[in-house]
Amino acid sequence: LLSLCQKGFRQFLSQKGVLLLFESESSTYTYLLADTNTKEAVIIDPVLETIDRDLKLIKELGLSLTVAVNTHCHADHITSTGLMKQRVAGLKSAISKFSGATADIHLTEGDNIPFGRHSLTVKETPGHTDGCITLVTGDQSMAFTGDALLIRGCGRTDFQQGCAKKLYHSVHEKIFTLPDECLIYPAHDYLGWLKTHIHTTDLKLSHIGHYRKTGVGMFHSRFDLVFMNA
Ligand SMILES: N[C@@H](CCC(=O)N[C@@H](CSS)C(=O)NCC(=O)O)C(=O)O
Repeated sequence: LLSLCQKGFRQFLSQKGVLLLFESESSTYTYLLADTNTKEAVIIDPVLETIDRDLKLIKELGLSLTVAVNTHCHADHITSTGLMKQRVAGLKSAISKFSGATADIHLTEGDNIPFGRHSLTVKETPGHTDGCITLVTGDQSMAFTGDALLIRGCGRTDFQQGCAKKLYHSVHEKIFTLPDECLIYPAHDYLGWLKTHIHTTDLKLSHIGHYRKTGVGMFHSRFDLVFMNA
């Protein structure tokens, strides 16, 4: 699915319009989404350590980056955006209105971030922080869940604005309203699940349908909730 050589980047981008970029220090995923016709692109959760890699790739692919959107306000996510704005003319930053962070665009439930003929729709999914959002593609085939929902896990709720009850509600009432086939693209991969499953063959683990059916271990006991069986 995600061949990460330059040729692979081009091929994958032209097929799906989305690229997954890993930062190993914080195990964070940055996502680059583009309309392959108009070349308009959006970046989700850019990381400071990989800003040069990301901007080089954007340039090589001939993309026009219009919005850098952060799924929430934590240092492993937002750090690259200010610098990126200095280096990319016209780039706008976006984050939830409830994040408390400064940005060009403050997002709330149902807002759209267009790029060419595509768009991302905002679902507010608080719990890891008050200002966490999930970004869903217009066809509901992909959901960028930030730290709300990871693969076989979720974001921690034991610090800052964390609230297990809110997160449980966000996952069940917001993310689980998406179709079974919708693929989850989380902000982190601490355990190698994406490498094992999205990268290779078993896509089912990252489908909403899998979560809904199994409720497998979505919350870590040390972060307040244990299982998510509805
Ligand atoms: N387990 C992580 C530790 C880093 C961490 O706490 N990450 C946060 C998101 S960034 S604030 C989190 O919610 N993690 C979920 C979890 O299950 O750890 C590590 O291995 O580095």
